Amino acid sequence: MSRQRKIALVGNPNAGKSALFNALTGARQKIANYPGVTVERKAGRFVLPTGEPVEMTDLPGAYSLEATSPDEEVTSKVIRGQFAGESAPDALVVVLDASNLEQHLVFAQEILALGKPTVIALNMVDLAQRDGLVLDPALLEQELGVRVVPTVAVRGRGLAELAEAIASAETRLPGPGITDLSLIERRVAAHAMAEGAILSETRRHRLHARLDRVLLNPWAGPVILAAFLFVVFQAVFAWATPFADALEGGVGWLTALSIEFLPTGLGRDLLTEGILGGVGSVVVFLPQIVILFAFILAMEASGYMARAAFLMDRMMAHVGLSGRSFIPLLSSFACAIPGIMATRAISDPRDRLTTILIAPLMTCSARLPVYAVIIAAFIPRQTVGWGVGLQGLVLFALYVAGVLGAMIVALVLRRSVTKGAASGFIMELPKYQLPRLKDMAIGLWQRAWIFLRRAGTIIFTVTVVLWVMLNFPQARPGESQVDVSIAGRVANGLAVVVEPIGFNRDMALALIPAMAAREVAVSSLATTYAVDATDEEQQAVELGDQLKARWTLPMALAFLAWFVFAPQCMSTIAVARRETNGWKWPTFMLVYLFAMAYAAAGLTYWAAVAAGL
Ligand SMILES: Nc1nc2c(ncn2[C@@H]2O[C@H](COP(=O)(O)OP(=O)(O)OP(=O)(O)O)[C@@H](O)[C@H]2O)c(=O)[nH]1
Ligand SMILES: [Mg+2]
Repeated sequence: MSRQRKIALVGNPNAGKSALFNALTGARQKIANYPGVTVERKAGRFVLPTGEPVEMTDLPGAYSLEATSPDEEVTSKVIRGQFAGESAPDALVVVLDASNLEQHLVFAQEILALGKPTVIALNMVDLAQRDGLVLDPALLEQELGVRVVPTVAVRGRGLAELAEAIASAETRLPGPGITDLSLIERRVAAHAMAEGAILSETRRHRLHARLDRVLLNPWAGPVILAAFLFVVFQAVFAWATPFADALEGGVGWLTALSIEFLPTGLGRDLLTEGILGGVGSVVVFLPQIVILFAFILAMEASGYMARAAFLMDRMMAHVGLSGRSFIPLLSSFACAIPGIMATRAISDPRDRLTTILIAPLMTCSARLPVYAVIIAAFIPRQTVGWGVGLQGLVLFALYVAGVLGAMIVALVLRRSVTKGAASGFIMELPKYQLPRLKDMAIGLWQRAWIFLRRAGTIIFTVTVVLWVMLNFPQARPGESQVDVSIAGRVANGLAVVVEPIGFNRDMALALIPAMAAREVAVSSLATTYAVDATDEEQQAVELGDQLKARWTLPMALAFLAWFVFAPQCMSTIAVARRETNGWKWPTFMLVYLFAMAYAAAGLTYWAAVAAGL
């Protein structure tokens, strides 16, 4: 009896090969690993309409026969019959995603050039149709020289036709002109074929396809994304200024009013120094937070966010992370807490742990007040040419520093503590749409409310406690209140540790309450300087001017560098403990992040001093 014939399913990742395989072979499958590599080998039995039983193999997805990953290597070798212990398949079924035809046709041509009996499954026609695209399989058959069968693997549609085509696949030969093409030529041909095969297309689909061609282009896409983010950070400063000034004026006016009409005493001081001075200094950053979130929400609602994730997937793979980590990391730009909770969607435990450990490096919105107050005080409001503001540029650089830090940490972790291979990325790109104003307004209101609630609860409480610790014991005439206070003495202890990285006592003092939340660093500084003020006039000096008078530029830059890394957020640590079931990883996170913060601040300080800043 002759050997059972072998049929292999090939195609780009996510074309629906496994779905087709499952639909065709049903329960008659065997799953093992290919000998020597940990790549899944799925084989199953399948009976052709002619009654002939054949063996079907589901190959890992690949973009080309020139392998770049272990998965692709297996696919390439098996198809060519070069895999030890595996006989070459007798016929191939190339699975194409109809909604992504152009890209998938590039690989399909490479397969056809092998000259093996081949059938094409034009899969996911349901998705294409949903998006307003109808294709002509007959035209593709003509161009490719093999049978093209439309299928919907998940609904079992087109399977009988496909089986029939497989049974008669041997006699077919690849059409002329397909062999010996270079990659560029295959791309051009794929483009022409994909365009030519369109029977009908809605205007909207055409527009979306064009947008994707530009925004997802491997070269132009990342440049556009970077340019867009750059504009966002420019806007955070440029647009917020009038609103922030108005809020600042309001807080100043209230302070002046309280000083004029309330009797002198501790009660008034608590109001002016602690509540208005401290909490008020954080609240003035509301416009910046709102602008930042307006952009983030618009990116999400328009469908661009998913494209950004798609673009990032490659970069993430270089540091051993999958694109699955992108969404948790992206939400960490708002706040690491929802980000860490979103890692539950990552199935690989090491992938997930790595993502949790680097999530605090994404610049959360709590850092914005710290960054903004220091930048506004120390970075001149000037342009560096082409209308690019220096302040926005520095802010952009701080965000980039966080991301780069996270990438480096991920790279190191994936080679040591959380060793393992990166897993693939599956994500459906949503349709583009204009963000709805009402949804945006609701989303913005929610973010603003979260920020204000933090100001009213955690920041308020910590600032008041700090104010009390700054005011007791009371100084005798001639003594500095901050020097004799409890808080001042604790800070003096910490100052010894942070002196080598350029921090003064006031900065050390701000770091302690900021363990509760990063914004508290701003309210602490404001309160400390208000308490420290000898008279009312000095007390009314704005925080920015106080900082300018008391800090040098290298100190300010070191403080910024510190906050890029420092894990100063109690809630994040608590969530990390809950999500990793213990103290081991949160402790690890604290230690490594503080070490990085210390090193970064120190390097920044000494480099700035050496540069004569
Ligand atoms: N709507 C629709 N979804 C499909 C169809 N075929 C597959 N899918 C879905 O598309 C996703 C990817 O399908 P898979 O079968 O895993 O793709 P694959 O080609 O095996 O992917 P790799 O193994 O990563 O190369 C899954 O979520 C499937 O449920 C289809 O015809 N229509
Ligand atoms: Mg598969």
